[in-house]
Amino acid sequence: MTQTNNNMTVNPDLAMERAKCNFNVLEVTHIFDGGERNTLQRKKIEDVALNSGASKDALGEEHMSPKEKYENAVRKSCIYATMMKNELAELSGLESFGVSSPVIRRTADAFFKEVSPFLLHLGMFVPTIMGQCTPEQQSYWLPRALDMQIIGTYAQTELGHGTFIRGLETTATYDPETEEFVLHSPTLSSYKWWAGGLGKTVNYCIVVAQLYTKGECHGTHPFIVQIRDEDTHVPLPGIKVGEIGPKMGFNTADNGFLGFDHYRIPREHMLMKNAQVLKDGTYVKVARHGKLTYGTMVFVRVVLVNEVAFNLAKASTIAVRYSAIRRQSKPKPDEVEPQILDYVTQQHKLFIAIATAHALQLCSTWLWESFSAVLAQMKGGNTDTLPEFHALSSCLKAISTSDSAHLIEQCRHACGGHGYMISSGIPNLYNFVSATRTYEGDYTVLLLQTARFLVKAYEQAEAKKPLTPTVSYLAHAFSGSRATWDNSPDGIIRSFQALAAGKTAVCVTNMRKRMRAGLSQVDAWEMSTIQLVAAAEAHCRAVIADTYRKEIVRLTANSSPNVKVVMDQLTTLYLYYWALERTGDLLMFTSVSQKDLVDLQIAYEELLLKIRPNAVGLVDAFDLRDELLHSTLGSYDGRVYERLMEEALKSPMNKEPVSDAYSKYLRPMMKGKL
Ligand SMILES: CCCCC/C=C\C/C=C\C/C=C\C/C=C\CCCC(=O)SCCNC(=O)CCNC(=O)[C@H](O)C(C)(C)COP(=O)(O)OP(=O)(O)OC[C@H]1O[C@@H](n2cnc3c(N)ncnc32)[C@H](O)[C@@H]1OP(=O)(O)O
Ligand SMILES: Cc1cc2nc3c(=O)[nH]c(=O)nc-3n(C[C@H](O)[C@H](O)[C@H](O)COP(=O)(O)OP(=O)(O)OC[C@H]3O[C@@H](n4cnc5c(N)ncnc54)[C@H](O)[C@@H]3O)c2cc1C
Repeated sequence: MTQTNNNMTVNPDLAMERAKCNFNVLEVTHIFDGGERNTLQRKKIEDVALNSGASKDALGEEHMSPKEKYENAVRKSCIYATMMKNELAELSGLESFGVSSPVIRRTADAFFKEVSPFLLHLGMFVPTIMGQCTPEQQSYWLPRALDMQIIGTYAQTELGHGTFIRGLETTATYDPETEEFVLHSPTLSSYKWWAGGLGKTVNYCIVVAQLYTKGECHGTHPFIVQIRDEDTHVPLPGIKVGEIGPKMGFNTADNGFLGFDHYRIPREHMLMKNAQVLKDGTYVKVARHGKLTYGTMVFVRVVLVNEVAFNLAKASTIAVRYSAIRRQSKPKPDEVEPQILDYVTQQHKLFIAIATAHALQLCSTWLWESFSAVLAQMKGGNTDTLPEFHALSSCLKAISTSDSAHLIEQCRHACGGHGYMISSGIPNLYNFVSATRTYEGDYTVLLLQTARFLVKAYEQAEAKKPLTPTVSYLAHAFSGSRATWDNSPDGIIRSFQALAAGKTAVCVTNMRKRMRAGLSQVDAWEMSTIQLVAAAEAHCRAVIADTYRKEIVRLTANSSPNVKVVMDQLTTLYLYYWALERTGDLLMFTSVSQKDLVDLQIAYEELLLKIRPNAVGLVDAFDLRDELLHSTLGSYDGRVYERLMEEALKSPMNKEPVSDAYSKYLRPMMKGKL
């Protein structure tokens, strides 16, 4: 057992599931934590952060007014930030987790059912100071920010533009007389919109604005801007700031708007690592790559892959545990109602969610390592690997967030009516993750960035030039014959690559045809974007499948036999699932036959049955404490009905036997006196 809840009464069905699990759950936990040492350290962090009970609310967050919710979230953010500075500081330096420390994020999720108003401070303000400041600027701002003496956010998006950064309208005009920048919002659409924490919480922010000096525009650049008094928190003169109102989720994040009326900041407040404005107004470009000012976004895209894998792990834990205790229908009249987990359709909904959480977790670690390598090269002035990394992080961000949101919703479907309750935990997970598909680069927009890279790589392959590693498979696109289908895991991965190569080839052919017919390059590209998005998606699926498989083989090399078997079953399930989702494409681009696909469907169904006895063990291996799940349906002990009733009784609606609405409206209406 991975949890320490020794004396609890566990639902007998869940207890039975745990007894029949045939692999060592802890061994799998270690694999996904990056080793036993990390698991032990993570547990220590969780004990320190969660055992005091500080994460709990007296009244459920869902019963609070928006203002109460926000204030409660600030209260807990302050407790959490103080803990981070003190108790958690030393413990958080885990080896394989990198600076974003998902372990810290993990414990933070126990404090917030939605999100902390400090999320952008830690997620983007601090990383921008680290990535975009000169060493001198960093030594001034970073200690203050890390110590939470100042709280900041990242204000880039405006009412009129989010995707198209070059179209932002806020201006920062340099005045050499006073050595200041004048920030201004010339139109309504230039108002900053969306930044988390901006509405009420922060006193500083990174503002991305069009830089003008000596009458010339040099494009968007980041500035650090004080917007509220450090003592009174009152907005400073020249600043118009507020909160943007209720949203589908993120309701404790006080996302805000911000406008400037010729607001002056010192010259030194331009973040000058990649470009500088000298005292006399001369513009000096420092960076060797024009897009380095987009660095914080790239960082967060990398972090998000891990973030959504974690949230999908939560949803699948809730839905699988619930499916083990829930019994429904009577297909065999003489037998008791089966656990809904026994229905093959239910397994089809859920096991892909577990496998995807594994696949994305491993891809996120791999992506993080690639990112660290790119950063190390850039430190030495080499930006050659940046285009490939941008293409990779863009598509992985797009597909991981989109797949996770879809699968979390599927987990909700798998929980029937009870999954619709806020207390199930799933609606909050969905609301959070569905936003990740949009922010930090919309799904379609990012896949089109990857498609640009794929088309260029395809042209290089055509010219027999060398290819970078993630697209090296494109070299086989010119063999003239369809890829040979083979249902081994490696064979399926090769087929996914053939599919990505085939789709890219179709795009290139169609664009060329359109250009020959007279369309401009831009219009030919535009007309092909549906297929370009599909090609980038196929490329990303090939990358995820390949990475997942290779990483599992590597990480289980010394595992016990049963762990090897169950991990192999899950990776195979992932490959079969996506092959069956893409039968049309496989028929177009590989030699697969109808019979091969019928056989694959049968093999998939048999695999579901093999995984079934280990399903609860697999989600237990995520080792998610009840405090993190916030779920009546997914708690470790499976006391689902008791918890649902306990939560219902907490509703403020149940405080009074008769609602005031009776005497005010119902009674007069029923007595005909309205
Ligand atoms: C407690 C402690 C824990 C710490 C907490 C840690 C984590 C917390 C967890 C969660 C994460 C944190 C916060 C999450 C919460 C909310 C955050 C939301 C914040 C935001 O939501 S914040 C706004 C983000 N907003 C966007 O995300 C806008 C998207 N829009 C763009 O990003 C661009 O606008 C684009 C790319 C569409 C077009 O840009 P463009 O018009 O300038 O460029 P163009 O298309 O013309 O391309 C010219 C050439 O540049 C190359 N290129 C482009 N980008 C590049 C890059 N980045 N690197 C390298 N190359 C790049 C191209 O590939 C091409 O290359 P080539 O020419 O060779 O083909
Ligand atoms: C919860 C949340 C938190 C956020 N937090 C922050 C924050 O802290 N700071 C910040 O600066 N921003 C933040 N944002 C803003 C976010 O980054 C943007 O909303 C996001 O980048 C999408 O941009 P957009 O809203 O302009 O969408 P649009 O670009 O207007 O997208 C609308 C539609 O147009 C399509 N589209 C747009 N351009 C193209 C194209 N070139 N080709 C094909 N289709 C296209 C898109 O695919 C989409 O379907 C947040 C957003 C949300 C939802």
